[in-house]
Amino acid sequence: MKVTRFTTYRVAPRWLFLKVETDAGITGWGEPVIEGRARTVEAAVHELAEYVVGRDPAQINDIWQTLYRGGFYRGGPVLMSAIAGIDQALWDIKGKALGVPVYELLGGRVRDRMRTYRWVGGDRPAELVAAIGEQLEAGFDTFKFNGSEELAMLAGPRAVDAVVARVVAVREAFGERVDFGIDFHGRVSAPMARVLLRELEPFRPLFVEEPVLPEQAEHYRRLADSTSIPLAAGERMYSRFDFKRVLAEGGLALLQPDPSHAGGITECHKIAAMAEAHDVAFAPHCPLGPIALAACLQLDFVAYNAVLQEHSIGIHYNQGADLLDYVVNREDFRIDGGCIAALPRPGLGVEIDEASVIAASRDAPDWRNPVWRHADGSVAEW
Ligand SMILES: O=C(O)C(=O)C[C@@H](O)[C@H](O)CO
Ligand SMILES: [Mg+2]
Repeated sequence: MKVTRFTTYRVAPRWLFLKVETDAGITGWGEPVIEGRARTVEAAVHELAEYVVGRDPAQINDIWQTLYRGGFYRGGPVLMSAIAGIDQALWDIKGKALGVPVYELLGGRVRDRMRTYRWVGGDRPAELVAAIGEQLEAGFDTFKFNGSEELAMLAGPRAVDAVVARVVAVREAFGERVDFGIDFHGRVSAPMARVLLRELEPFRPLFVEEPVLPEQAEHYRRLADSTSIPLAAGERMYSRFDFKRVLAEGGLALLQPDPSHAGGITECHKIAAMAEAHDVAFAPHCPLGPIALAACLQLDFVAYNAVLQEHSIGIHYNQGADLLDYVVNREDFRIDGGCIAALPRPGLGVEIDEASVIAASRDAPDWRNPVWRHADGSVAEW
């Protein structure tokens, strides 16, 4: 079998789909994207196509190593997201050619179902109690929300109290009936993270995510030593080599690589094993589309230390399309009691409605994350 063609589709809300065709008529799909830089990753995917078209798609490991090591400059969000989507599509092809889901190719399932969580509250966390109340009715009990709006490097008690008050309101409304992660989203400086972690400890969040910016990763250990709240990070790390440093340093309780940013299934499968060796949990980041989620789920069912799967149903970014809008086998993504079963179909387990993708690609928005500013006019971390 040989790879014959790469086709990319930018679609609402902010996703990039890659279709890889072969001379055997088997097609694989991937989701190579950096949110806000879809066109950049699209260009990288088509540059990397030169190394893949004409190759046997079954040679996933050698193609991955060629894509990674074939360029003198490597790593980082754009190239590793491009490699990720290509890798996902190659696994999709391999599974379809052999008639099995990818998790079977990786040794079979270690669990029957995977716990998931969903976003509430939006960019500037608001209406958390109402949003959680609605979702609790719908059978969800695990959530994530942003901890704060923009936050100054040195924020006083009023700003700290505003963060705590939202969490108090959730606990007062639902007690321990709900679990939640709090995403600091890189908006919090290291000194303020230490203050907030102390103030939030009594409310026992499941984890605090990106307690500081990934550029400040050396603080993870110090912050972990100051709190009992499990710390999580990983969406802005892009390979084993990024993750090996934070694992060696310690401090993270959960690694959250995104299989659409960190080199795909091939790379994230290795990262999950590295995490397990350090008694660190694996919780793939996935605010993206159905192909990205399908890739995550293939990993969740083979990684012993997989604990939580993010999905983007109803996420505040999904304006113009939601998670399953381009999916034929929507029933396979059913979430019962907050958990999802292994996707039964061969390959990644997602059947894409290409006609709807082509239609949506005709007027795809160029999504950009907001650029926030502090009261003094300086740029704020979003
Ligand atoms: O899902 C998460 O944990 C996030 O922090 C959302 C962020 O990744 C946005 O997708 C960036 O555009
Ligand atoms: Mg996050």
